[in-house]
Amino acid sequence: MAVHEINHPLVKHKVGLLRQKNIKVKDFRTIVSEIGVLLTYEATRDLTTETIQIETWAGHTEVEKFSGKNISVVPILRAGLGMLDGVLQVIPGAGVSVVGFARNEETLEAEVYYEKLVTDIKDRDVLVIDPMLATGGTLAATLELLKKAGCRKIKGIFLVAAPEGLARIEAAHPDVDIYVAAIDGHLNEQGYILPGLGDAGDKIFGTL
Ligand SMILES: O=P(O)(O)OC[C@H]1O[C@H](OP(=O)(O)OP(=O)(O)O)[C@H](O)[C@@H]1O
Ligand SMILES: O=c1cc[nH]c(=O)[nH]1
Ligand SMILES: [Mg+2]
Repeated sequence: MAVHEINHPLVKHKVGLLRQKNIKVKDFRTIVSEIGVLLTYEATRDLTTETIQIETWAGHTEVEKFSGKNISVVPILRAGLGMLDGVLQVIPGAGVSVVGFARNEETLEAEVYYEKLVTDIKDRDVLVIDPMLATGGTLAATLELLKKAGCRKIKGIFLVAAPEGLARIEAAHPDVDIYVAAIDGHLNEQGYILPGLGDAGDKIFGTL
């Protein structure tokens, strides 16, 4: 598994803003979406293109066009929805496959409550999006669901990840590449990332 921590100054600056105590819901949402744009740009660097001929105002010329499969973005409810707008700004034609997982705050295991995948998902490159990768339980369950549906080429985009969660995914899903804005120190006893962002879903939806 390749883990790409994106050390771009814009990303680092924006993650710093997100960490501020008492950040307003409006600002948190805006910045999560902006980082979604920047991480998607990095995660799509290896898309393939082909050369085609087109007619322009001044005759024919050669241009590049995507040659790979269509992408399906997979936001993990709820918090993943906060990144969707930013991701779709960069790849507006992507199909959206939604999965809903909630972490049981006692066992810390992820429990599925929603699943609606695009019908041809097994033929698509998949981009899973969620702000937080903590114990890795939610991502592991999502990857199992997607692999059962036939997905083979899967990447994940996260704002903050814990080393514990990355290690779990590396052991169980070494074929999945991860793009993350910050790898933080560790998890606390409640499975929250430190320093992390707190509960990202609550901050995006204003359910604090
Ligand atoms: O790596 P894990 O330990 O599984 O934790 C990470 C998950 O926890 C959060 O979601 P949560 O369950 O709080 O649901 P929400 O998005 O509805 O807030 C977060 O958005 C991830 O999906
Ligand atoms: O730190 C964490 C861990 C799980 N979910 C969150 O929103 N934040
Ligand atoms: Mg939450």
